[in-house]
Amino acid sequence: MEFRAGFACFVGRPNAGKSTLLNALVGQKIAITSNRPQTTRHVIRGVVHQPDAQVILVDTPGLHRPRTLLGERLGDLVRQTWSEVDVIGLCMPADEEVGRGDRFIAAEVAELKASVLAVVTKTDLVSREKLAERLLAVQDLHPFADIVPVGAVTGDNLDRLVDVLKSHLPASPQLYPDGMITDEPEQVLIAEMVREAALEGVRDELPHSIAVVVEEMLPEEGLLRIFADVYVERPSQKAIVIGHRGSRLKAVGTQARAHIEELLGRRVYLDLHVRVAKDWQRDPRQLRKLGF
Ligand SMILES: Nc1nc2c(ncn2[C@@H]2O[C@H](COP(=O)(O)OP(=O)(O)OP(=O)(O)O)[C@@H](O)[C@H]2O)c(=O)[nH]1
Repeated sequence: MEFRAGFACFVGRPNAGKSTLLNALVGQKIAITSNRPQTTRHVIRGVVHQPDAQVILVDTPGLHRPRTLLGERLGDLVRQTWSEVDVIGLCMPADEEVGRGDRFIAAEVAELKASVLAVVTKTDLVSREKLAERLLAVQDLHPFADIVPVGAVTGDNLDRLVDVLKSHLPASPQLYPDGMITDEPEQVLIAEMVREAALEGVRDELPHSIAVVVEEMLPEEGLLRIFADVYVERPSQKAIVIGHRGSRLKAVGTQARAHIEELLGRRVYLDLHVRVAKDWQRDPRQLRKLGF
């Protein structure tokens, strides 16, 4: 059988379930998820290895109308990613009406060279009847190359999705070594895990104000010492992140450390500092420093 390999990405409105799906397909926690829209900021690749194919998955931030410089940069990043992949899965949650946002994205991706599939996500949240209804609505939205319903949390139909993605990839030799699941630098993954922990339980606009940079990683006897800075935009936000007598920050550190230890397979000491970078989302110099 001819080996196939190539790039695939999932697009869709914020909260459509793209990161959860990517994690489920790759089988390891590499992209962070949260129940807040616009959590994803970095393009993260995961590789699905199969005997006859390699599907390289690229994660993109949710597309939305830019209100800040950060929003604009994210939009550019998404469009650049779209132009480089072989197949695009437009994710639409089964528990939400197909809407204008989906139509807008479908029209944009239709212009590209990639095959475009519809992926109806979160099937576990709806009845069979509702799902059938949604699939019909999706069919009317756009002439998709395929329509695949999946439940990333339950693992429902993921095999079928991989098969369909594979069928749209070009014949190609293996692009990544066996067993390698991501080429994202460790530092970025670690920063994302800290950010994920810091996002838990915060409200309103604060999620968008948090950025994390890993400043240093020092291997010591039996453990890895990691220094990371958590950036917020205002002193009031700093107080929220730190919590009463440091209680929130401590919980953030504990949760992040557990995930990082799982990722790296070694003991970790995590040193977190909260810093204020005034209005960093609107400041080009700060954005560059924070990796955008
Ligand atoms: N029940 C259920 N919930 C899901 C499923 N997939 C995702 N979710 C939930 O939906 C929410 C959004 O999922 P994400 O994977 O972060 O969505 P996203 O599209 O990557 O979001 P952005 O990063 O904002 O673009 C989270 O609370 C997930 O737990 C699913 O298959 N079933």
